[in-house]
Amino acid sequence: MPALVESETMASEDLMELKKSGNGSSADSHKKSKKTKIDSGSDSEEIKKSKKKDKKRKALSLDDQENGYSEVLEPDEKKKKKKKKKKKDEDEAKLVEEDSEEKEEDPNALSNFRISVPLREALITKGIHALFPIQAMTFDTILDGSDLVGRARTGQGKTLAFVLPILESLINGPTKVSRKTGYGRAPSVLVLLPTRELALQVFADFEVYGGAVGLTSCCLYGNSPMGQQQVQLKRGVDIVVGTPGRIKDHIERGNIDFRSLKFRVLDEVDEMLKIGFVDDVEFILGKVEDASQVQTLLFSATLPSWVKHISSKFLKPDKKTADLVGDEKMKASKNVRHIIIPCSSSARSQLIPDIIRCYSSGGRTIIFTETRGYASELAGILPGARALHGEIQQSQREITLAGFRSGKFLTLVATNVAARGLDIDNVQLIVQCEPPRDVEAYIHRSGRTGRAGNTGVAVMLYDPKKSNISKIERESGVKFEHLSAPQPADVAKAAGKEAAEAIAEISDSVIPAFKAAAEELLHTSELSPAELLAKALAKAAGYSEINSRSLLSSMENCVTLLLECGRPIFSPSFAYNVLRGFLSEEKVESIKGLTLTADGKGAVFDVSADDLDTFLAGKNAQGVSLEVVKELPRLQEKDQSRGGRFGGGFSDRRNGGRFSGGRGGRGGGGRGYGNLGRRRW
Ligand SMILES: Nc1ncnc2c1ncn2[C@@H]1O[C@H](COP(=O)(O)OP(=O)(O)OP(=O)(O)O)[C@@H](O)[C@H]1O
Repeated sequence: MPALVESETMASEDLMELKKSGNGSSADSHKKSKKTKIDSGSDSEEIKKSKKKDKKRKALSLDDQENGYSEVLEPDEKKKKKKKKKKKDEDEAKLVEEDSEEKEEDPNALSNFRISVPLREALITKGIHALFPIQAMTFDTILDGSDLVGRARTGQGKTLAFVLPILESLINGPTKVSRKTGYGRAPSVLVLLPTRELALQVFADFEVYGGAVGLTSCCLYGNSPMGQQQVQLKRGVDIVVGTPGRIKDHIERGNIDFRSLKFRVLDEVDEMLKIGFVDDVEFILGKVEDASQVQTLLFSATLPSWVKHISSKFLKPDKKTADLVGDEKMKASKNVRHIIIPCSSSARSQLIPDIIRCYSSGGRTIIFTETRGYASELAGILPGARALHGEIQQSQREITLAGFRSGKFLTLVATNVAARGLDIDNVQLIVQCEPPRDVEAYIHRSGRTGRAGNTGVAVMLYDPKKSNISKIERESGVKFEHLSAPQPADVAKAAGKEAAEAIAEISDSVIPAFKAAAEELLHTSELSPAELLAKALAKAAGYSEINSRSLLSSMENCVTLLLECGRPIFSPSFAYNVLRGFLSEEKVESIKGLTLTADGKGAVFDVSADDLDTFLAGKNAQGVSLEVVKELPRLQEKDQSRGGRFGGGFSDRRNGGRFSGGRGGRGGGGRGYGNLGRRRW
């Protein structure tokens, strides 16, 4: 779905300079693009036209094959071929021209930028007819030689924002003359990325678009054969994409020479400058002898202030900044529905399949876990899921990701190794098993859906007794939808619909074989035909019974109750004491997850469905109300338990006195080079 992006809170002075520095037409276009509609290329008319053109293009390239210039040609034939080639060139130019005309009213149309014909052709073939805002905003700046820091929300096309102007600069722009060519040439471009998967993805873009203009690339990342990479470097490449560890390794072995470097790019710059990468990054960037001859570009969807501070070390003083997020409150993707659902860790594996059924719209799902072990465990439990994390062999990681991209399986369970940058088609749902340590992780994980103008859903599970979600809410600017777990009956209804559709598709040839049994059932059962059919559908959908599920912990066969007693409930111990007034100690001990409500008037907790009657029988005690909750009320958060008005915490201790309290989130704002130790994805 196209989204309207309120433009562009670029640092104002830099923006002024940017506008001055661009060429006439595109400078104008920047002015016009204050409000820019993201055209994801999904408009059906556009697609139809582009397909028509694809056919023409194919015909043209077939002509080319027919030409077979290797044979010896008679003068007449030569003339004919020449004429044919001229016509083909004219036709090609016409195609691009047509595209330009169609789009000329769009200020971000490709034709409004200094993008050469072969590159434009390659973009159009990929369904790209206009630049996205971050691309339009930075194109001239990069092409004209400035260092730049770029920020735009996830899925807004930051990769092409550096790929396109770099390629243009190398083939037509300022770096063309001094660029090294020929066998054994040293690279002109270095792009550093935090994960191997991301390096491969960006490399793929350079292959497509660089390939279209005759530039070669290679991808250097760990746990892959060194020899092959060495050969590529020896032959000479224009663009090197890779992860810091392996690139450092090549430098130390004397395989890479940065004397001809024109561009260095740090994609996901905040991640690259955290502990665990920063030493290698500094080592690599330090290998560029004359940094004044090199353009440095930094991109990310998240730029904490400590990054801005440290990154200026690598950029020239007259660097530009293009920040499409700026001071806007909402830092995460605006195309994503951000949902939170309470769930205890033991209920996750039961709940997640239902969340997928309800929210994935039949598309792909990525589930994020905090640990590698849990990613593997969960992938083992969930039907049709595979795991992706740092302990899995690189070759297997690539197979897994390729299988997920191609639709061989639809659920990927990953650690943060998949949180950044990965661009996979039709990822409809992100599930985070618990709140991540820092807000950046939330923004990047949830940004694996809702990309390039599409929409998506991000569900985060949290344990009300342990998690502090308000910190993430505050820092990301996301207003979470507080929902409770999909109830088994709702999920079953959805499954029943699917089963009914599936039945309609079954061949009539099965009827004779099953008809006798069906008639027998109708005659012997006391149920109506519709009831019997309902049972058959349940069986087809894999249901033998439907259990209840608590709203609080999402545990099956549990029910959530709300306790109120006509006055504020200040602490869990107070709630337990009220319950002791009419229940045995054994029943009070059986309560799970008692949590105070945000309004301070009540407490919610789970009880076994079998005990429900016993609990409800006691509600007549003086002033006490106890009811089954249909919708979970807002709960007090862990933070507030520390001496807040309703203090008291969420410990399960039944006797009052010692409540856990918690010490706020685990993350805390990063300082210096960030706050995480060496990555263990
Ligand atoms: N101008 C464009 N028109 C249509 N689609 C585009 C355009 N530019 C990029 N895309 C597509 O948008 C998707 C997202 O792009 P990209 O991966 O570069 O986003 P990003 O901003 O780097 O996201 P993240 O912050 O998550 O890394 C890709 O599938 C890309 O092909």
